[in-house]
Amino acid sequence: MRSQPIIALDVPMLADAKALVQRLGPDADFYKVGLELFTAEGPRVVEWLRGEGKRVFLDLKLYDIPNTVRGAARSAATMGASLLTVHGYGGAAMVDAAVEGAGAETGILVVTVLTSFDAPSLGIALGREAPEMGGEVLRLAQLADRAGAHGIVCSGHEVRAVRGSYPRLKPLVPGIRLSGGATHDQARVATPESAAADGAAYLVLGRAVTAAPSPVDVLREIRMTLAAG
Ligand SMILES: O=C(O)c1cc(=O)[nH]c(=O)n1[C@@H]1O[C@H](COP(=O)(O)O)[C@@H](O)[C@H]1O
Repeated sequence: MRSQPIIALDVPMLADAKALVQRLGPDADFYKVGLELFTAEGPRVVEWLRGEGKRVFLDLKLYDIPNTVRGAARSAATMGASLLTVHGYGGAAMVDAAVEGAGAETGILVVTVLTSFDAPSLGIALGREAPEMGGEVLRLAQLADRAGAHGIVCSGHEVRAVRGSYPRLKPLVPGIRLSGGATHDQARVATPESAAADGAAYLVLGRAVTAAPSPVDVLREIRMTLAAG
């Protein structure tokens, strides 16, 4: 199965998002709206993208009591988001509520371990010995599978194992970097080719594309490699 690229609109304002979307034109049809842009502009960003015929991944990484998350997932579905993230660390009842609230048209993606963590920093955040990263991601993937979620978010390092153990789940892989590219604040990165070969259903393309001198050229190059793979 081919990986679908999703462009991360990590920009402050709707005007910046519009400029990037217009720059990429028909080469990009799936966009991620995350915390920065959604906090500034709210649902009108999603409405504008939908009006342009684009699909929207609403990356809000929800983490709250089940009733609140159920309601937020319902709101995301009403807005027309195709995908919505919730944290696996919110637990089974919260993920179940998200899936229920999202309904049939909006896929819930369960965030396992953020790609900015390596094992030691995750151990410190959890207040216990550094967990084995692969095992921790699989534990959260199992929770996603049991809840009937659409997929999970993990790094390119774990995607093959997730595909092997939970073939129904669609993995979304952020932390995508071209070989030799700057990693910024990401600890677990992968190239588009390797993440796709290991079974990513979706690739989040952030700074590797959006901070390039010509985003459209980089995106076309990535699309070509994915099509050849
Ligand atoms: O859910 C996400 O999309 C996500 C999960 C994760 O574990 N790590 C991660 O980087 N992301 C998002 O993916 C994008 C990565 O951006 P770059 O680091 O610029 O490629 C950002 O918008 C993050 O919010």
